[in-house]
Amino acid sequence: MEDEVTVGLTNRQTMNRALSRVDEQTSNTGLKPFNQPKLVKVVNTRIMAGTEHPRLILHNFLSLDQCKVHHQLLLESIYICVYMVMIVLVGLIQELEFIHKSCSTIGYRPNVFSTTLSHLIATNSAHLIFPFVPIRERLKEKAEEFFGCEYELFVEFTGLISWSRGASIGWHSDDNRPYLKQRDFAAVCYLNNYEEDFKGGIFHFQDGEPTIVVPMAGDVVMYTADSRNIHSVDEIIDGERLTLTLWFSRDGSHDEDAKLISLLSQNLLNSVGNEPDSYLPLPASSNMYWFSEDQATHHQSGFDIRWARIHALGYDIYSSQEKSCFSAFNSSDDFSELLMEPLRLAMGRRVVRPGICQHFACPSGAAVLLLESL
Ligand SMILES: O=C(O)CCC(=O)C(=O)O
Ligand SMILES: [Fe+2]
Repeated sequence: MEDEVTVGLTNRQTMNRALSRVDEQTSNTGLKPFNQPKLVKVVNTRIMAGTEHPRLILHNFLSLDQCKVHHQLLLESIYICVYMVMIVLVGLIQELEFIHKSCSTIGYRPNVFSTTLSHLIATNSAHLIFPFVPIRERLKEKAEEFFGCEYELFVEFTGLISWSRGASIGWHSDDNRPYLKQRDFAAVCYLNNYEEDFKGGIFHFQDGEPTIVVPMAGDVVMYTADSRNIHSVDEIIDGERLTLTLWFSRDGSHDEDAKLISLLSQNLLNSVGNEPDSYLPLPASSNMYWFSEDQATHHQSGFDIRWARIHALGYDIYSSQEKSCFSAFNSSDDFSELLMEPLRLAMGRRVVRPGICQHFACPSGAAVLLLESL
């Protein structure tokens, strides 16, 4: 069993090996992973790398229609099974949309929902990572080329993010939290269309050209995550705005692949013997955050998605001074200081047993704790 998935290794071959193990496993259960779609040639590239505001807009980077590729597949294939016919009819963007609709969870801001790759693994849907693999690679290569990186970049985070009515984000840079400093570059791929699928949601750069990006399916905006590219997103007035968002880092210790491989191996090890535990969700990615409007504008401390889940499930967290973390979050109290104290978990007036609360003080234990206490 040991050589099948190597825990903690960071290279891409290991990732591919781990994914093929998952592929084999899912085939054994009769489930098939999605195919790996190809990406179309990039047209209309507007390059601004040498400017004060290094950013790049790519039109039609993601193909809306994968039919040509799959049509060829179909002709070459002896077996024309229902599965293949389905692939012919479904493009990459629809696949991603489908995955998000089936798997998304609470996101890093109010009215925002996300599907992270670690969440897919944690919820026993690792096979759904396949469609992301070639897109991540292409985007990473594009970022390395455009930003003139001498060394390979690492994908730090990949997520499908949907913005529903009321969601917005004020002026910010993407590295504006101490725990986000590893983010060097961002790529936002739009998966649906302004006006047609949602109203509002226009992306703005504070300075430099272009000043706005109108989200259209297949287009990508790339920019440095630092203060040279302060940006915002207008409130969504109607509908749902869907993006595939990636951040890249120069720092290999923030390689998302390594984290995913480790999660995949934990999952495979857990699934041996089929203990009931193997279906427990694992904690979500540690670099998610959620914060209120006011805090967003004042660039104050972030809010971990795992705490947001607890809040959404109707729990509250109290510090030793009987202060509720969630109300501190919305008031002028310093939320991050409260998180340094021993914490207690409550549902209404009922405090959850102290033994469990000690687990809870460690955010990475949060998801497990919830399951224990329910
Ligand atoms: O979705 C977008 O257009 C940008 C989102 C953004 O700025 C962010 O998530 O930090
Ligand atoms: Fe941003």
